[in-house]
Amino acid sequence: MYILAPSILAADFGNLRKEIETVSEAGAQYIHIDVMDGMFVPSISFGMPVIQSVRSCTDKVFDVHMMVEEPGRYAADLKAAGADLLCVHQEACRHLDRTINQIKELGMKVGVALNPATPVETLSCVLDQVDMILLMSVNPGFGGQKFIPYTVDKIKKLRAMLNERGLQTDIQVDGGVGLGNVKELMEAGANVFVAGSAVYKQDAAANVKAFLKIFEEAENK
Ligand SMILES: O=C(CO)[C@@H](O)[C@H](O)COP(=O)(O)O
Repeated sequence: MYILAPSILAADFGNLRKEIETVSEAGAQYIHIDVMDGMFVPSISFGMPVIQSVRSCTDKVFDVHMMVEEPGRYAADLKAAGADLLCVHQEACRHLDRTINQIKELGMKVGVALNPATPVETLSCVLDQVDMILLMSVNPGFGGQKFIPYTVDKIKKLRAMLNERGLQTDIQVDGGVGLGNVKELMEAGANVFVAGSAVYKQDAAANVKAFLKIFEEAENK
């Protein structure tokens, strides 16, 4: 039920394959891959060639977060590079419905992401079409930022909207997530957790295991 998605934005890029293998072997279920275009967000990260070059080092879900204007332009190339789940920003898609369908038709799971200041109600029309909703809990573009507290109320509101419609859609939270606040986010209704700096500091395998222990305790309650 609960999923950890280590964000490789915080990994050592010089040892990317090893960094991914470490968190995979420790039990992380997803590998979170932040693609940035320098337009939708101020920074530029990496794209298809890098994703393709690390695809063979794990069979874990490649959870690709597109911080890119009009991400539908890259959907087919990302599928070819090895993306399993493609998450696009509501704010970056002029024709969100079309982009969602395009991703599904390519055979990938689809997520829609919202910036911290975008209300969850904006997804009302597409709630039943997506596999995951990603609530950004920092302004996207950089790792290592402080969690924005009002995100907790957004998680609660979104989970209530999904419950009202009988949907069990995943809610992913991304930004400033760590061992100190993950329980609160789980209680609010999120079930997929992106963690960059909280995983890739000191012992990444031990950090993954500490998250998974919290998940296991909650699942066995
Ligand atoms: O999407 C982003 C940043 O835009 C994230 O995925 C960060 O990589 C999360 O980093 P931490 O806040 O966990 O350090």
